[in-house]
Amino acid sequence: MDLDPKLAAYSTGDPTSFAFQTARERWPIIITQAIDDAYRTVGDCDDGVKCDEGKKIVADLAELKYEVQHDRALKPIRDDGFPDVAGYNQELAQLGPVTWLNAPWLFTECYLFRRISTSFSLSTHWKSYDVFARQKIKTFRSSRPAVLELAARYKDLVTQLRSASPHDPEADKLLFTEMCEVCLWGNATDLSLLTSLTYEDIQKLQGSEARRAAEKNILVNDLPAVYAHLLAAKADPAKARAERRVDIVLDNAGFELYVDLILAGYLLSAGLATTVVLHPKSIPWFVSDVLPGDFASLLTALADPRRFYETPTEEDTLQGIEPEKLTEKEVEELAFLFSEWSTFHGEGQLVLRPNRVWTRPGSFWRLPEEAKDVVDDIREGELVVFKGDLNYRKLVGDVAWDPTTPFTEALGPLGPGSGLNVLALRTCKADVVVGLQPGVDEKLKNMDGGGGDSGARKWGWNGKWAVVSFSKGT
Ligand SMILES: O=P(O)(O)OC[C@@]1(O)O[C@H](CO)[C@@H](O)[C@@H]1O
Ligand SMILES: [Mg+2]
Ligand SMILES: [Mn+2]
Repeated sequence: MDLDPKLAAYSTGDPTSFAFQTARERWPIIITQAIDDAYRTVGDCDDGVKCDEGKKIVADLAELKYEVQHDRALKPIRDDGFPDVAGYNQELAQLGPVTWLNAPWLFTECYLFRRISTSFSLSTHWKSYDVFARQKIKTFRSSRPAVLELAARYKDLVTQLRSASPHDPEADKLLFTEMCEVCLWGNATDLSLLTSLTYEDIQKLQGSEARRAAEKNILVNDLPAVYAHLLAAKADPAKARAERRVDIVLDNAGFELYVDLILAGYLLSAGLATTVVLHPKSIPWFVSDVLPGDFASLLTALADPRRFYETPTEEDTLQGIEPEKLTEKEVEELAFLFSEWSTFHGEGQLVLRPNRVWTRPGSFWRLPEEAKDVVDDIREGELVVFKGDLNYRKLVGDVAWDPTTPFTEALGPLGPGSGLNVLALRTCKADVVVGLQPGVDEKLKNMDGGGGDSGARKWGWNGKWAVVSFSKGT
């Protein structure tokens, strides 16, 4: 099996690809935000050595930004002692001389974040510093209305699931669909894209009425097959006393991690899984992706919601905003979540399993050859859920497939026969898409701003449309 699909990879040099404006507009903004964050921390620090290191990091990031904006050649990544650098530098050597604004999108975007991480990993006092942490917490705080709405919903449904009242199979199926859609649309709140959205814009993306309206925006919806698959595993006598595991390869922190935990907690409470394994990243990644520390921060916020939501932030103080108080009911519902999730975690039913394989540059077609241990591990489960756009791009190889290509085909070695039951929950934020019915791509391109006959699949760039694609491994 080819290590990657042999089709044209999307390139930052292609004006019809989202890569083109991503490299020219969004990467410089992302690096500038990182510079601002590091500079602010330098300003606050009182340890001379740490300050000096911070100034060097700011200089590193400024040099990186200059390289990107002036289309310089990609340089080998400095060896920071982690084995994945060799892979990055081998692939860079194979690409030959390549510059930022004319390079394969998937490789170069991963290279960007892996390169940023060496400025910190090669330091003494900034090794575990997450330059995107401030933004993650800020977005989670801005998601307060949807966080509270979902906390109330979650407490009700778990209480109902636990009550002895007879279950209506249709209602159970609807609940599964609702929980998966909550988890899917949490991906729309994507920091790395939200370089310009306001607090109100973020909230509009997240409420339950937004989700109902978005139902028609799910272009592929394999949830019925996924539910049947999990229900069959639950009913299988051979699995009655065995572990039934669901893995979630995570995407973004903050609100998206919150909805991932809502899904995980629901699966465990409904008996559709006995264990949920979460796969976070090991380095700050694509601005908003989950690090193990983000899981701890989220639980800490839920453990003391009044402190998290009622303490004015620096911005609040500057604007003279006094955060609204939480009601007793809201505090109680958040406390319920905290108790549920920390108990699941404490009892080993909710497991965090970071691995550097998730921050490598290539498509997941490479996993069976390059990370057999990881594939063998996730094959243990009944289902492996891949969240978000970048994971989808890696699953199908970030290449210019015909959009009607079956998802099972685009998965290559992770498709049927791999033993992996793969579910992609993805809001579209890039060019690549597969599994569409004939005519859908053309219809969406012809909508206002859809890209028309320019060759650019613009409708796929803003997180408004989604695919929920399933492939059975057996
Ligand atoms: O994986 P996520 O968080 O849903 O999205 C990642 C992303 O923001 O980064 C890339 C463009 O910079 C695209 O894959 C996508 O827009
Ligand atoms: Mg995302
Ligand atoms: Mn992400």
